[in-house]
This record gives sequence, C-alpha cells and structure tokens, in this order.
Amino acid sequence: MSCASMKLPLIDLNNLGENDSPRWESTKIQIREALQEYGCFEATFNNIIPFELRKSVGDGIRQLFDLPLAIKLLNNSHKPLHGYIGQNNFSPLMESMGIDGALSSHVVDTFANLMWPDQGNPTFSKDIQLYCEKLSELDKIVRRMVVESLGLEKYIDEHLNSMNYLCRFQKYEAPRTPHSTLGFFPHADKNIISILHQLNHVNGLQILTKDGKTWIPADPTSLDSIVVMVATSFHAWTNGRLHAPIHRVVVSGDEARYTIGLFSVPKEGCVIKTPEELVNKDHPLLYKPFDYYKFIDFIYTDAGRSSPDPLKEYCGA
Ligand SMILES: O=C(O)CCC(=O)C(=O)O
Ligand SMILES: [Fe+2]
Repeated sequence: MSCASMKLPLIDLNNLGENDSPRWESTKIQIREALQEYGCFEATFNNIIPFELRKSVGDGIRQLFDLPLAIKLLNNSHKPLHGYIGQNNFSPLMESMGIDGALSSHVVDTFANLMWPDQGNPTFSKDIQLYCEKLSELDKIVRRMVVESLGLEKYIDEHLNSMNYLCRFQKYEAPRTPHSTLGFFPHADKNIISILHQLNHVNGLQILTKDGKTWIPADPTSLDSIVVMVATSFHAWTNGRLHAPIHRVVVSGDEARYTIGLFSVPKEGCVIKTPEELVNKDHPLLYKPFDYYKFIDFIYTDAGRSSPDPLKEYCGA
C-alpha cells in the first residue's frame, strides 16, 4: 500500500559548522537514526545550491533530453547503468543519461562536446560541474558523519578517497492517463550513497519502509530539498547497520518529471570490506569482502537477475 500521510525524516544541513560543533553532533545523530530506520532522509541544503543554479541546471537537462536520439545514444559506457538508457521494457517512460567522473571538468566538457558537437555547451558544463561539486560535499558530510557515528574515525580518509562520482539525469515521460504508472521499477541502488534532486514540480519517488509494507512518498517539501539514500554497498560496509531501501518512481498526469542524481560509486578495483570493529556476537558478518564491479557484473547474469537479494547470493557470509 502507499501511505500519503507518512513522510521521510527532514534534516536541515545548512550551517553545520565544524566537526565537533554541537550542531554537527546533533545532526549526526539525526542522520544515523534516519539511515538506520528509513535508509534515507530529505535534506534541506538551500544555502548551498543557489536558486539560479538549480533553475539553470533544470533548463540544461531539458535541452539535453530534447536532443535527437542518435546524439543521446553517443552517451555510451561499458559499465551498466552509466550511459544512455532509452525507454526500455522495464521502465518504458524513463530515459536516463550519465556522466561518469562528473567532478572532472575535462569529463564534463567531453560529454557536452559530444551532445552539442557544434560548440559544446559552456553553460551546461559550468553548471553541472558546480552542481556536482556541491552535491559531492553533501555526500562527503553524510559519509563522514556515518563513519564517525560508528566510532570508525580511522577509516574516514580511506573511505572518502575510494569513491568516484556518477551524475545521472532522468526524464519520465508524462503518462497522460489519470491513473498512476510505474516510471522506474522497484530497486535498491547498488553503489554507496545516492543523492536525488527533483528538478520540477512533478513528484513520483516512493520509498518502501523497512518492514516492506508501506510506500512513503518522497515528495520534496520545497524544490531546494534533496533526498539522500543509502545504497547496497554502504549497507554491506556497515554490516547491515544502515538500511538500503527499495524505491520506485510512480508518475501520473500531463507533465514530464525531471531528476538529477549524484551517486558515490567505488573506484574500479575497489573491494568493499566490512571493518572488523563492526562484527561481533550481536552483529555476525553479513557479507564477505567483494569487488564492486564484479558484483555489478553478477547482477546481470541469470543467477543475479533471478535473485531477490543479489548481494547475499553473490557474497553472503
Ligand atoms: O528519478 C528518481 O526520482 C529516482 C531515480 C533512481 O531511483 C535511480 O536513478 O536509481
Ligand atoms: Fe534508485
């Protein structure tokens, strides 16, 4: 069932101050609780992403999806889910594109030159870089707080340095029917942390509660707010202390939905290994160390596709 009256925890991340300040410490507790119980929260972060930047990013992404299909198909990648996805059988209303390594100006310029071959798109490049830079700060704050809250300060640098950032843009075509239609099938993300930002007024993201009974609408309180979500590999690293929620997108009406996501993804060759400090009698080891991209390859095998819990299937302890 879907429950319109339930809401995600709302956490204000403006003016956090230094590590160890009272605001930092109290926010850390809120984040840890939200990620344990819901696997996600809604963050207000409006001092960090100016209104003009959000608007300009939104305009750029509309222009991007309006490009001819032959151009959009040039956004390809050998990694699954990193390049263009057209209206596929699983999610026919969705179209999605990605920039792998979006904090590098060279990477973003290369993408823009591919999409707009005449003269690139300097506004788009500048906006996306700045935007990803800002959202990556948010990702780092959240990961630092989680690691601190687990008493694992000594792992912070290693943890912060072992990630790349994948930026993805999503468009969900308006179904133009009165009833709700699935825009993105139910799934848990596989990476570390996903940050999702809805760019227009068309809602649709829903998060399944931990007990699997209720879909909570993640409708943003304001267009400045952002959803921060735990993905499977972070759930594994924390030995199950953080929940990686199943989520889906359901759309209705006559207007397309646009979103942008920034995903922290382990670097190539990175092995996810639960720190020994998190394993004890009450918390037996859930997953053996695994190579992130080998796990992703497994998901696309027959065994991976048919498993309700592919990580457990792949490397359950
Ligand atoms: O577009 C959205 O709101 C959700 C996208 C999503 O779940 C994903 O890209 O993994
Ligand atoms: Fe997702």
